Formats: sequence, structure tokens, C-alpha cells
Amino acid sequence: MHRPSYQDPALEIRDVTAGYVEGSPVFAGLSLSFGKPGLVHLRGGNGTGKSTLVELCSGYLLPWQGTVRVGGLDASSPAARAGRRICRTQPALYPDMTVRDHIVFTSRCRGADTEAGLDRAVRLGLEPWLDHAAKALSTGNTRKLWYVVCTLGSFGCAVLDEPFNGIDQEGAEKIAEELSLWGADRLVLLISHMVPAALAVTDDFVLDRTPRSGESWH
Ligand SMILES: Nc1ncnc2c1ncn2[C@@H]1O[C@H](COP(=O)(O)OP(=O)(O)OP(=O)(O)O)[C@@H](O)[C@H]1O
Repeated sequence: MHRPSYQDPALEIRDVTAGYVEGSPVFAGLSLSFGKPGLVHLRGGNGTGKSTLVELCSGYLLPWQGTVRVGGLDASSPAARAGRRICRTQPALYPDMTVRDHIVFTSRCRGADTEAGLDRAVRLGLEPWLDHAAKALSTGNTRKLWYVVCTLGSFGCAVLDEPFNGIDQEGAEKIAEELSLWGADRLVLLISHMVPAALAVTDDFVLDRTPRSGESWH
């Protein structure tokens, strides 16, 4: 069986038509292909389909037509999860679970190094909050925890939707450092209106309209 690996950063969206309301697709014949590592910055106005693209990559939104493959695997298959990370805009944490326990629990689920996860949280300024419940965190610290939890362990492809929202400058710089580092040997698809100067973007494109059937971006 083909398993996604750290060395398999491919994301391929082929001829995808998808949306939420029958007869009114958000994408019609969308094709995007990234076959090698890099930090790709995806921009676009409100409502152009950025979050819809995230959901297609996550495998939760199934295309009406076409295919979405992550690490060579169908995005909706359970096997695709291991090599892919998705960080949505809306944090989904356990209100009564501490910051530390979020990281320990998720690291165990991912087979990841717990200490490495805690170190990342500390670097982002969460040390004073490690033993506090998630519900006690400020908006920015909630988002820092969410970002860490969503990106624990090894992966070949990560898709992040507005990870800098609500994050202070120091935290944004730390996140930019991590994303730049990952971009050297993994595929990182970053959706963000704001981009810190330190970010080492290797590719950039704008999602500014619904593409016509058969149109390809990359
Ligand atoms: N759950 C849903 N049900 C119906 N329509 C939806 C749903 N989610 C998004 N849409 C529609 O799909 C289109 C694309 O929305 P999407 O959220 O993907 O855009 P976006 O580029 O992420 O926007 P923003 O920058 O505002 O976050 C919009 O017309 C939106 O109204």
C-alpha cells in the first residue's frame, strides 16, 4: 500500500468542480498541481474560494467531479491524513483541557515527539499558559495553540488558512520562521492576507475568480 511520507509533498487538484449548492459550483474545472516542496502563498479576495480549497485538501469536502490527491493519495482517504496537516481559521479546542494536555494528547495521536511540540508552544510564548485550560486563553494565544496542535509531527504537506490572524508580531515572526523552514523540504500552502517580511515564499498566486473549465494555474 502506498503510504504518504515526509518525502511526498505532492498536492494535485485535477479538473475539480466543487461547491456547496447544486448548480452553483465555487470551482468549475479547477486544476492545480504542486509536485515539489515549497512555501506557496495563495491570495484572493473574500469569497473567491480559498477556504473551499482548504476543505477540498482536507478531504472533508468531496469534489462533484475531478480528483484531489495529497501525497499521492485521495484526499478523502484515511491514509492521506498521516502525511497532511490542515490548519483552519476557526480553532476547535477542548475548552477544559490544558494547553499542555492538548499538545500531549495530539502528539500521541500523531505518534509525534511531545517535547518537540511543547518546545514549539514555548517558543510562541505559551509557557506561562501550559497548565491553564484552553478556555482561559486570549484570542491570540488560542490561535497559537491551534496552530501548534494542527501542525504537530512529521508531514509532507500542510495547508494553513490565515495562521497569522490575531497573532502578535513576535509570534507571527516565529510562525514565519517555521513555515519557511518547512518549505525547504515539504509543501506548505499558505492562505493569508498578511505576510510577515521574514517569510521565504517560493511561489505565489492569486485566486481572484472562478476558473473556467479546464483552466490550470500551476
Ligand atoms: N458551507 C457553505 N455553504 C454554502 N456556501 C458556502 C459555504 N462555505 C462557503 N460558501 C460559499 O462559497 C464561496 C467561497 O467561499 P470561501 O469561504 O471558500 O471563500 P474565501 O476565499 O475563503 O473567503 P474569505 O476570504 O472571506 O474567507 C462563497 O460564495 C461562499 O459564500
